[in-house]
Amino acid sequence: MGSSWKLADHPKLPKGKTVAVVVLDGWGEAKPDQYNCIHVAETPTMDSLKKGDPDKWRLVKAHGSAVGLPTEDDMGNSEVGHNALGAGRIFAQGAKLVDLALESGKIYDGEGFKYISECFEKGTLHLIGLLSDGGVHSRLDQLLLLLKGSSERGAKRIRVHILTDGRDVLDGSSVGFVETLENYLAELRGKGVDAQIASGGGRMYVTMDRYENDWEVVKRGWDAQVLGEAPFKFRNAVEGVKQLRAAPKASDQYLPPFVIADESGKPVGPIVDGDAVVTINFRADRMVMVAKAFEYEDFDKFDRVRVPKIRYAGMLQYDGELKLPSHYLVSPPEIDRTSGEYLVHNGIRTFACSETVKFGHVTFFWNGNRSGYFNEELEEYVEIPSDSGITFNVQPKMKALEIGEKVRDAILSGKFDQVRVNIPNGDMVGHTGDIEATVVACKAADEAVKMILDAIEQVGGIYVVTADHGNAEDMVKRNKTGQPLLDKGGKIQILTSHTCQPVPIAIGGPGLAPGCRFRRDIPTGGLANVAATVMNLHGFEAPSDYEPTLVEVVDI
Ligand SMILES: O=C(O)[C@@H](CO)OP(=O)(O)O
Ligand SMILES: [Mn+2]
Ligand SMILES: [Mn+2]
Repeated sequence: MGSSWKLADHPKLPKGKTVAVVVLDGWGEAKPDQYNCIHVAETPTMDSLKKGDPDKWRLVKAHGSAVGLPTEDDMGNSEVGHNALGAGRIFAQGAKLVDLALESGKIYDGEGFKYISECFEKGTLHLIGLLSDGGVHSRLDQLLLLLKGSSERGAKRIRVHILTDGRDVLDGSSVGFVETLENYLAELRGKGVDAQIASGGGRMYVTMDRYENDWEVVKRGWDAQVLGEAPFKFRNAVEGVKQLRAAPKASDQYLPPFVIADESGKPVGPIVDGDAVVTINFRADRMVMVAKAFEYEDFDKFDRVRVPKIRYAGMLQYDGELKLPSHYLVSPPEIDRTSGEYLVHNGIRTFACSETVKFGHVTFFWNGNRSGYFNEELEEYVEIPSDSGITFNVQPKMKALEIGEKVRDAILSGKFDQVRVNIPNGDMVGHTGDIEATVVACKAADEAVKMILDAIEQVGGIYVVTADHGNAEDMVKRNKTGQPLLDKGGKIQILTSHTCQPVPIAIGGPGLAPGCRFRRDIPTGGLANVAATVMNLHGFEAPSDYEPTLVEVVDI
């Protein structure tokens, strides 16, 4: 081991305890009311942890600048949350880096833009991505700036392939976003640029799958975007989205794929040889699969039918280890020296586990957007297959029990020093906007936590229970004074997105040294403070440039 990886011994905390690091996805702290599903649900385990306030339970920030996002209005999300938890430092995240590159114009001087602009003379520029101002995966204002900048730099024919949101923003808001985009494209057409929307579909049904849960999702996108084939054809995207939304139970997240066709019924924008393609999302997880479909010569996940010879770039590079994609407009944050890598270098045997939809959160995101192991001999990552092809309100318990069992077994096996887990229910079911199902989800998550804490109790270990951002604790859109907002029909406006609420963190277990408690001098602590905390609980000091630990040891 290079000496730079060696962590100093903690002066007071012992080594050799099994530490369970539990991340409840989408589990914030908010006022108790009927729209707070965590409050409504039976959650005896999490409730009992709260009784440790303030020595063993506290709140930490999980949104805005605390996790490297551009503004304090930016809600947290899994990528930035798990990056901060794993890296122990705050990095300017994709959203901010893209803002800076667009603002300064540096994006147009980079290798990625030069690479795609070679196609502008003869080919079409295709922009594919999530259309909203949610700021989790992409932002509409960035798309508009890129359209402007590209057209000013020679793009003569532009096609936009939209993915409607309703998950980071209110369901139903897609129509407004499509209108805004259409208006801007009309402006560009006024300036002589042939710019149009070419295809679309809902983000959860078209293109934006993650961690290979369901390749059919990516295939539907490929068929519409590349082949120009979809079950629905419209002349106009605004009318199309309105029409699709009129179907019973339709939602922005799950709109079926459609293409825009001309008067003769021909799709206006399939992707063909000589074109340039940019995926405009800055966030990695839901772009990796489509990036593989565009970039890999050997590809067997679905029949691509026709593989056009294109120049493809991501807004960012989505996977640093796979170097995917090889061309990108903005360099991603360089998240190096993560706590996982340090701990493995210091002999900590690590087990990480979740179900498919969150598996990469405790591996890929945790390790700084890097896939694979640091050390195969010391690490084991276990993925429990998620249900696919359903919305998670149908199965709100998801695989919480299975995750709990796997993690329990890993703890009891004695083979690991750290066991790291993500329990997805609060988030995945919270995103469906189904309040009843989310209550069931929160109860299931609490039961999984109990299984893990019971196992820690048996082996004399330590637990750290926290969350990556809020979601299930607030299921309704509110006005400035906190009152639920009503829509035109007098119904409450359901909030499907994450929140800006702080999240809890609790420590405990029989292995926690007497006198170890939360410090009182870091009131503004955030998720990035957790890595140093966990290192301490393993008996190590954290590197000096990590955000400070949340714990101290007092004489008792
Ligand atoms: O589903 C997702 O992609 C995001 C919301 O856009 O949720 P999370 O950050 O919890 O993964
Ligand atoms: Mn999350
Ligand atoms: Mn989420």
